[in-house]
Amino acid sequence: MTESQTESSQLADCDHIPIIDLSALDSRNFDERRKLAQSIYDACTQAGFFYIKNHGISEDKINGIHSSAKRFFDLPEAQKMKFYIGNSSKFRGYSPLGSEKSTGTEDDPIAEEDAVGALSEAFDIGYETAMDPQKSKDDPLPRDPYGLYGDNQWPGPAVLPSFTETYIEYCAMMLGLCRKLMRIFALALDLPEEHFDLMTQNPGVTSRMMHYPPQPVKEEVREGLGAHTDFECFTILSQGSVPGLQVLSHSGEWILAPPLPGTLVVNIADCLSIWTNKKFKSTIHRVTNLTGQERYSVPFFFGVDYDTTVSVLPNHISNDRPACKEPFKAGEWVREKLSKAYVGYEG
Ligand SMILES: O=C(O)CCC(=O)C(=O)O
Ligand SMILES: [Fe+2]
Repeated sequence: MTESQTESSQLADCDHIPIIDLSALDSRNFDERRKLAQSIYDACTQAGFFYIKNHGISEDKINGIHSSAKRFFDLPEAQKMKFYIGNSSKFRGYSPLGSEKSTGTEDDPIAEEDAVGALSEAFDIGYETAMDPQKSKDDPLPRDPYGLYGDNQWPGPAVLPSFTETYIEYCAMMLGLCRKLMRIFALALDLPEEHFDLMTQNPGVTSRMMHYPPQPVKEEVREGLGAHTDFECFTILSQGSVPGLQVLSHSGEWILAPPLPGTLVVNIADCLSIWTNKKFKSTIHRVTNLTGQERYSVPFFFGVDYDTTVSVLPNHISNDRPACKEPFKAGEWVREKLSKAYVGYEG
């Protein structure tokens, strides 16, 4: 993939991924929050990716979600297929090994007949009020013309005791962290910190557990996940201890983003990039597991309420830089992207 084919807002403008200390995220001192926002602004406009440390999620909880992922993928295939994603009209559930095919990126699409099944299996869930610290679990979900909220296919306690509780608890912690990050992004964009608060009441959140087995044939490398950008506002990724994630740079090099102890990885996704008229990069990335070990990861994708209109911020529009896109509904965008991501299955 070369730069001439690919928009520069999808390519990292650096040769490494910065590490950002989030200690000031809860600071009462505005200047400290402002300073943090500035370093986040730099990372979002250069790499579109950054590691976070001192993020407040304990090592214990992170290890817990990774062992839950391993327990799920260790189930017999027939058992996992009871939660098959094809049973869901909302892209929730289990995708077996090789069933997800890369469609490439907008600027560099891969034809359906050329797409190769990825060397990974996944279990996907979406937002429900039980995972939202601001809601009680019986609160109703909002009106949803996009058909995306709810209907997770949880394996019950007879199949995997405590799995659902562990994943819901993990999502609750992530949701809290994401709402705080959204405030820092607002500050980074010279907006009031609470700018996005009313747009994240029932946020368009999805998460997935991923399993990337080792390469079955040494000489023949298969991608675990093809080159793509994420669709929502941003992603927080817990990638365990086995490397595999790569980020595409301007020079056409794939920058490695290996796991660093005590950190999570954040990357900007399409909606926030569009909001900023592509000033924030929604950077292309992929996964290839060359380690000979089993790799597990748990991305958490954070978006605004599906009914939110995403519209380029006026202070990012100028004569030289007209709006990159007409306003659109977040749910419409996410549904369209998801239905392309799962070739042969449109939800
Ligand atoms: O597994 C990883 O490291 C990244 C996964 C990812 O990019 C995705 O699921 O969108
Ligand atoms: Fe991704």
